[in-house]
Amino acid sequence: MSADELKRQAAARALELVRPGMRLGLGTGSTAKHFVDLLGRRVAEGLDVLCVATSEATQAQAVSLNIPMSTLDETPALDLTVDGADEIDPQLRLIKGGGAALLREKIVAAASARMVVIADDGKLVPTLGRFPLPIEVVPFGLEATRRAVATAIAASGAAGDIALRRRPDGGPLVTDGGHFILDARLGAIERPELLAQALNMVPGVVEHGLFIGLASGAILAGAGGLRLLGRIE
Ligand SMILES: O=C(CO)[C@H](O)[C@H](O)COP(=O)(O)O
Repeated sequence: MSADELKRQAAARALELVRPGMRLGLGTGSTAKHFVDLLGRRVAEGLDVLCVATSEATQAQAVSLNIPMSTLDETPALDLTVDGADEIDPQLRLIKGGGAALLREKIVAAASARMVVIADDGKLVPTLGRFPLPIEVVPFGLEATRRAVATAIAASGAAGDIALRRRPDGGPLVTDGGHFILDARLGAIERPELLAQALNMVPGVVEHGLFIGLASGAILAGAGGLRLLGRIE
């Protein structure tokens, strides 16, 4: 089975968690896209839900499927968010932001009673950090912020290169919030909580891709079937 088919299987299992009347957070990325697609089919059959998107891309997809959409200003408390992840460890700590949507993804997850992650099981790792950690920063003072981020990373005991994420045409990638992304190639993050705290203290850092204490469960699809971590129902 292809990675894409595995992602769709995980998305289909997450759809079983959706009940009529729920307020849902819709994640971003290729796995979340499957969930939104499957949700759109249920909505077309009459399912009543109200959703908040974590990116302009997901908003556009959901609107194209006639999924009723809201905002966190109108609907500040959500029942369930379903989103993908770049890495998941056994304690349900995540790296997110490969799709550059980490800021809205974290705000939406924090506004949700539950966040369930959907992914292929290749995303499950014993230690976070093989995937470069995305760090969203304001464009002003970029080099000073990059240096302060390097200092924060070193203080947490990690180390590695920090690169500005670029678009295919070479310009800096700009997030939905108008910010830049620094990708920190750390290899292994032995103390994610410490690193998260250190990054939170850096002026110019808007948010980082360490999601700690946000995911309540994960649905991981692999060749051997579905594997559930944490609380799913
Ligand atoms: O964090 C994200 C976007 O910011 C995505 O959830 C993450 O990159 C996983 O994407 P995919 O499902 O395409 O592998």
